Amino acid sequence: MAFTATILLLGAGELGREFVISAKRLGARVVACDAYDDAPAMQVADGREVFSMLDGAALRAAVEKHRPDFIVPEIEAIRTEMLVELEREGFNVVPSARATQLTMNRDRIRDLAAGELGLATSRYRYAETLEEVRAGAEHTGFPCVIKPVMSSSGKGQSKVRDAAGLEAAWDHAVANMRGDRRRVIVEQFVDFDYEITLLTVRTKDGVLFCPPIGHRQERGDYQESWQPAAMSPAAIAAAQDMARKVVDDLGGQGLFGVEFFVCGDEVIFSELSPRPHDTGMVTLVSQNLSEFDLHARAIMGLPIPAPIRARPSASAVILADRESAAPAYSGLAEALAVEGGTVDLRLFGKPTTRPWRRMGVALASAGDTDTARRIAGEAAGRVRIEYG
Ligand SMILES: Nc1ncnc2c1ncn2[C@@H]1O[C@H](COP(=O)(O)OP(=O)(O)OP(=O)(O)O)[C@@H](O)[C@H]1O
Ligand SMILES: NCC(=O)N[C@@H]1O[C@H](COP(=O)([O-])[O-])[C@@H](O)[C@H]1O
Ligand SMILES: [Mg+2]
Repeated sequence: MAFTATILLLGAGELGREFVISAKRLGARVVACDAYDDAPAMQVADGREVFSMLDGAALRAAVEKHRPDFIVPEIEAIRTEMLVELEREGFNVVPSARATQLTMNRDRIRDLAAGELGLATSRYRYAETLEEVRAGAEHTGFPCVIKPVMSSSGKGQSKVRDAAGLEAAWDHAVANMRGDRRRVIVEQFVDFDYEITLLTVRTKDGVLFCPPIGHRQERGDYQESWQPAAMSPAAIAAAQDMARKVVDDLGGQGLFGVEFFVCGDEVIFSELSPRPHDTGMVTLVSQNLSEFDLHARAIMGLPIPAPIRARPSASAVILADRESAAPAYSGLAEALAVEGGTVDLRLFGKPTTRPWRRMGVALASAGDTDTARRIAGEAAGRVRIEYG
């Protein structure tokens, strides 16, 4: 059978799973890779490879075996030096090997955004010892947020109220950092009114924006998101301007999730993902083309009709609370019976659970985002994980 493209997906979680579905609808063949078997995206892909993507040799072997038209990173923890090498040899890394390298390291993307591009960010310092953490906190003031430079979904992150809390925060960051760099960023805590993800699509013809997505985070991890987020025209324009600057600098084609904190009309850049964003799962019901469809189209150079619109919708996460193998689910009928709008579910099919692991999301569309948030939250709460 002839395929429109072969895609090697590096990371096979819930975001990858939806991307596989979008890409396959456009005729692509997708091979999903992750460090464990039966990952969510593998269950719907054409092929799978199980290896650690931090292992450069294994990564190269998978690329040489499948000779993909597109290498599509789905997680941050990848041996990105190998992606740079493969790109030099002519492979197409989405959106670009440089984008994956810079965004995997908080210090590198911060240096680019705040330093070279002059975007507004929180005050920050990097630190490699407890002494440097103390000096960093003196620069930022309290409260501050301490995060490993390499981590995602809030891992190793803490908010520190006073000097007495710095040592515990440093220890927590070191214990939960990914990779081998004992380095953290100490950031001024921004007491924002709200925070958003601005999904930004870089196509061969230019840059497009989705309506802003509001979200609420706990422990540095997303709990619920909604779209469109109410935002002043001045704040939207400022966010779009900053997002355009970063994605144009990073280059390539694809969808990016650009995160901002908003205080009145003041917009502060936080970080970005050069790939679909977890808070963007709401677009599965809010937009006619989801963030996964948009990523697939942008990568494959296919047209995207503008403007991209969203009907009021929300997502709410379904989290595990303990370790277990072979989880099962109940309460689906009750969840889908929540009234006030249209409710849907995505259960990711992850083979095991652990405390706080995201196992699914409830999605809802309604007359307004407040109602959508309420019913998505109610539906998520009705799904029960059976730990066996
Ligand atoms: N300086 C800050 N001031 C206030 N809140 C912050 C700050 N930094 C992070 N947060 C909160 O923690 C959340 C997670 O932070 P951040 O996005 O930097 O972490 P992450 O681990 O990269 O998460 P993800 O991979 O899910 O995007 C933010 O969305 C925000 O709610
Ligand atoms: N904030 C990044 C994010 O949401 N990434 C998503 O979570 C998966 C890992 O989940 P797991 O830790 O449960 O395996 C990733 O593969 C990706 O889909
Ligand atoms: Mg983030």
